[in-house]
Amino acid sequence: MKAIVSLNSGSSSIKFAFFTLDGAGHPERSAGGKIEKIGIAPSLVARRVDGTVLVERTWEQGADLTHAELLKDLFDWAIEHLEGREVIAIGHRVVHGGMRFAAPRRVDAALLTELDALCPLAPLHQPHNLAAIRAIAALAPDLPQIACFDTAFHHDKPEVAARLALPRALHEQGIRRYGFHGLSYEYIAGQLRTIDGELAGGRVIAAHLGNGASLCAMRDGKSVDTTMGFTALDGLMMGTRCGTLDPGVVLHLQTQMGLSPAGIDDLLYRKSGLLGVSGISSDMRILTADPSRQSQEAVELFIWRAVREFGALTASLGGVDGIVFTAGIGENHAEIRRRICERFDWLGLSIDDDANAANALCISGGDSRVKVLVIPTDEERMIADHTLAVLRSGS
Ligand SMILES: Nc1ncnc2c1ncn2[C@@H]1O[C@H](COP(=O)(O)OP(=O)(O)O)[C@@H](O)[C@H]1O
Ligand SMILES: CC(=O)OP(=O)(O)O
Ligand SMILES: [Mg+2]
Repeated sequence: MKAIVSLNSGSSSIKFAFFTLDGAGHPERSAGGKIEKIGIAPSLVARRVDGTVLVERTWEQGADLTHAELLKDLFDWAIEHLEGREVIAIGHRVVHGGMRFAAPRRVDAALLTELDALCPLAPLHQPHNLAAIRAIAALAPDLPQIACFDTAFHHDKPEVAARLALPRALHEQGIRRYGFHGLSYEYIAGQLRTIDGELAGGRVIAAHLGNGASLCAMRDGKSVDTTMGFTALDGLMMGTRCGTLDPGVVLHLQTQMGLSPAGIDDLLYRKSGLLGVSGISSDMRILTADPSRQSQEAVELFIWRAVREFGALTASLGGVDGIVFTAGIGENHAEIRRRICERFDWLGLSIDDDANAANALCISGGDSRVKVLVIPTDEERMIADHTLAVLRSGS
């Protein structure tokens, strides 16, 4: 039986899923899991689709292990687990595709070199995405690897949503708003078409609220605006990222406070957001459970910023018919959804508290003028679908 592996390598985690091709050639998920806390105390859990645990392990070397070393162990385990199945390709989430890559494509040396150049624009993700591709190429040089770009879904958004108010030449050089979480939004758009075709054809704001967080305004299932821009720093407040920031702050940090470019990069990507404001954690569950003033201020700021951006995208769309919550916070954190939605009663939006507490598919109240849905995202499934499509196209 043939199989495809999807890999989603992040700054501190590697998510993966195995898909086997059924009789009709459709990829069916057989198992999935993640290695998390890379660089601190890595641990691996993988489960079959029925939820039973396939493997659970930690590593004695702990914090010293690199992504590449962990991938090698994952690869060894996967070969055992997939015994009897022929892995025909590995698909990867690659966060930044830049100006040129608007569709998934097979990786070769020239593509890797071009993608290397985008690492400074996605320092938490791109280096790890590419390291995973290289680690696997070293282990299995003939195995096709397919890069699936997080920016691709937003590629055809209107020009006005792509332009920064900077001199024109910079736009031509690629300094423009790209948008991210595209694999997640593409999956949500597809799910919405089967769940509620009429809403899918309308004005929808999808909220990917995880460790990285963004909103996407969709009209008829296509991205027309999004909160992330040139990099995945823009827009909402995130776990450790600042979101939208007066560029004057960056100038001040550099010229008045003497921070180096690397120091500013570290501050904005790794030490800000929920972690920076609370001083306690980047994890929303921990903060909402902690009554300290710092934690509560961080949560309130996250909500206030999300509400502002929801308002902006509502205006961008000329109104909103539906909202979809997804990702770690969006799928699971009822309190955050409720506190965001409460601020939209002026839009005629209401939620059903019981449905919200149960993370139900539809959480809007019966009289709500805006439908509110909770749809679990599946970036790995999207990667598998794209990977198969690229293989079949022979490109
Ligand atoms: N069951 C849960 N209940 C509430 N919040 C959750 C739950 N699971 C995850 N989260 C929150 O989701 C965030 C991580 O989101 P996730 O999408 O897993 O991140 P990543 O971008 O790393 O994939 C954290 O803030 C975490 O607290
Ligand atoms: C683009 C981005 O922020 O991704 P993640 O949510 O995986 O950090
Ligand atoms: Mg994520």
